Amino acid sequence: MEVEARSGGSSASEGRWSQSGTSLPVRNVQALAASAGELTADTIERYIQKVVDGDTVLAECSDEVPIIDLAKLLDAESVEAEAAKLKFACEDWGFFQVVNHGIPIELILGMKHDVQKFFQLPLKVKNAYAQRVGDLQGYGQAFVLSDDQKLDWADMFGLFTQPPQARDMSYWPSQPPTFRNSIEEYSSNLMKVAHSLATFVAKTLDLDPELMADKQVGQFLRMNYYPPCARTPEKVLGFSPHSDGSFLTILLEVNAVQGLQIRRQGAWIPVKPRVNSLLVNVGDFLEIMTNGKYKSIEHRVTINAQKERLSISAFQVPKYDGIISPVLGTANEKVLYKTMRVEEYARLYLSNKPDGKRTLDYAKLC
Ligand SMILES: O=C(O)CCC(=O)C(=O)O
Ligand SMILES: [Fe+2]
Repeated sequence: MEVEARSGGSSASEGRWSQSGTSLPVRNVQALAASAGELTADTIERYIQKVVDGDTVLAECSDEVPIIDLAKLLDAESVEAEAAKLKFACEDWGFFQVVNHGIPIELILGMKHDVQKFFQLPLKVKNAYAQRVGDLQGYGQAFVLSDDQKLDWADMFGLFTQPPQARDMSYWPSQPPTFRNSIEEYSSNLMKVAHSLATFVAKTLDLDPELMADKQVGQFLRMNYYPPCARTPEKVLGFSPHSDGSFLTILLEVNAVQGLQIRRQGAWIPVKPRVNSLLVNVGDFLEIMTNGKYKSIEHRVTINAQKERLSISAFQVPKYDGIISPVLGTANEKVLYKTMRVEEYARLYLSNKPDGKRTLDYAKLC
């Protein structure tokens, strides 16, 4: 069965963010992976990527991914030292793990449980949720990142959870029965974490925190399901290399199946899931705002032969009808990025056709 995949979706003021996505028919890979007879050399072929197993992977660097303690940032005694770590993490890595984030564990466990249950629902039921929202939300492959239309080995379901005034929960899946409540609780807690982080990121840059808060007025939540791939898993990617079209992204790894790799100094570094932590990365909008001081790092997801991986990405996004421009160092440094309408950026990002380049390259002035 084919599902209609859309890269986004939403209603009125939350954003035409969502409506700028493209749509293409794709196979649901969870169903394909589950039926042994169907996973043949032919059906797997479109997912095979040339470069995956030839790339350098530095597993020994996994333990170096910076860890930021949010409780220490919130404590007057420790804030200076922790903010220095945060600055290093943003400048040098573009990725960090957040511990002591303050989101109650029961809530995280509830969300994880519900997401797992959701993906276990029959495809028809999940599709019905995607179809109910029509143009607004997508179930299936959210992105095709390469021009030659090769597809990633993942199914995704996304929805806007913020801002509250524009939120319409009637579009959210009501199965499992606790799901809506979990999404609601999880996303509002996460938005608070995102705002705290943005405040401290502003501090590391000597910027007005308002300037940062203003850049993450919306939150798009995407649940990612990467089925195991019994056939040539080393040649298949759950998510092709990309940077995120967000201000910050906050990722919750639902189970302990490793898969995420981040690009660093030309190699790929696998990130080990850490219990009770959230993984945060600098997105394209933060890179532009900081005139490249903080970099939006490329990352990808590899696939396991036996085990499924699930994750939840929360993209913090600016106002769709706002503008994005460098605000740092612009008085005495060379301005490296264009000033763009957020809408223009979003369209390019979601169409994946920014003149054959990454959207961020398109936004660069040289
Ligand atoms: O599933 C993951 O680990 C990463 C997902 C991701 O990169 C994304 O949603 O943009
Ligand atoms: Fe990503």
